Amino acid sequence: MIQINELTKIYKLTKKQMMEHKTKKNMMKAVDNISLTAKPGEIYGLLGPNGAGKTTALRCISTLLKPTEGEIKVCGYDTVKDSENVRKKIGFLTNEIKLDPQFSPRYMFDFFGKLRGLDEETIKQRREKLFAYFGINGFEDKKINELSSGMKQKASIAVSLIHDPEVIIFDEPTTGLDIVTARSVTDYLKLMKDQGKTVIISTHIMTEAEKLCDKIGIIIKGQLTLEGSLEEILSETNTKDLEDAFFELYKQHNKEEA
Ligand SMILES: Nc1ncnc2c1ncn2[C@@H]1O[C@H](COP(=O)(O)OP(=O)(O)OP(=O)(O)O)[C@@H](O)[C@H]1O
Repeated sequence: MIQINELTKIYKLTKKQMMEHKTKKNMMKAVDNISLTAKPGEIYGLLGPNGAGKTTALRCISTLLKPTEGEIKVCGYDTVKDSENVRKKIGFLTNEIKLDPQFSPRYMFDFFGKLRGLDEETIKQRREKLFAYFGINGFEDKKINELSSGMKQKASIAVSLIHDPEVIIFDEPTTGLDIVTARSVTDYLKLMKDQGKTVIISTHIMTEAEKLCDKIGIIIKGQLTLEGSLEEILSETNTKDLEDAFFELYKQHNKEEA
């Protein structure tokens, strides 16, 4: 279970970042007072355009960033006060954390298994299962920098799932993957959901959110503008698909801001 209560994250901007953002303010509110709950046996999708705040929210859940305001609980543990217990519960995938190019998927997997305190037999069993599922067998001893980007992503996913986590936090897990590989990832997430795990992902792929997510939260400029099942979102926005719903909300949001 993930419970986010009035989460706000403000970044302090450097002069260079102020220029990039074309702003005179040295603060950037990346996440603005978001509350949401993702339950066991549910896939929650955070959907939003570039820079909406999805990665920031997921990094706060995973204890990588501290909220500026608000609190987050993962399996009942506070991400600030009880971050160690949170880290034990989660499998976290984010795009800018890369596997070391010099090592092989097997080496990385075993290394992170030991770091997680798993015994050798458990590591071996998990490795065989996950490498077989994601088609990493045959590539397990190649250097990471010799692998295709899809294979790298699959290796990162396998490593993040090494300890069979109760809560899965995946930032854009299928970005850059071909449809076959992307399907193996989304099918695995469904499998995890069926096992009662809590899954939260970020995506800007509308069809992925439509097909995969039990609940969708649409985030625009740091704010959770609408949340619900696909049916609820379509009915609320009076639209026929998620793309139309998204544009409707985007238009409304920009009108309100103007
Ligand atoms: N470390 C940082 N310092 C300053 N600003 C940041 C930092 N990280 C992110 N931002 C800014 O915060 C806002 C939200 O970024 P974030 O990466 O959370 O969005 P996102 O929805 O994940 O976008 P994308 O889909 O492009 O990955 C953006 O305006 C971004 O430029």
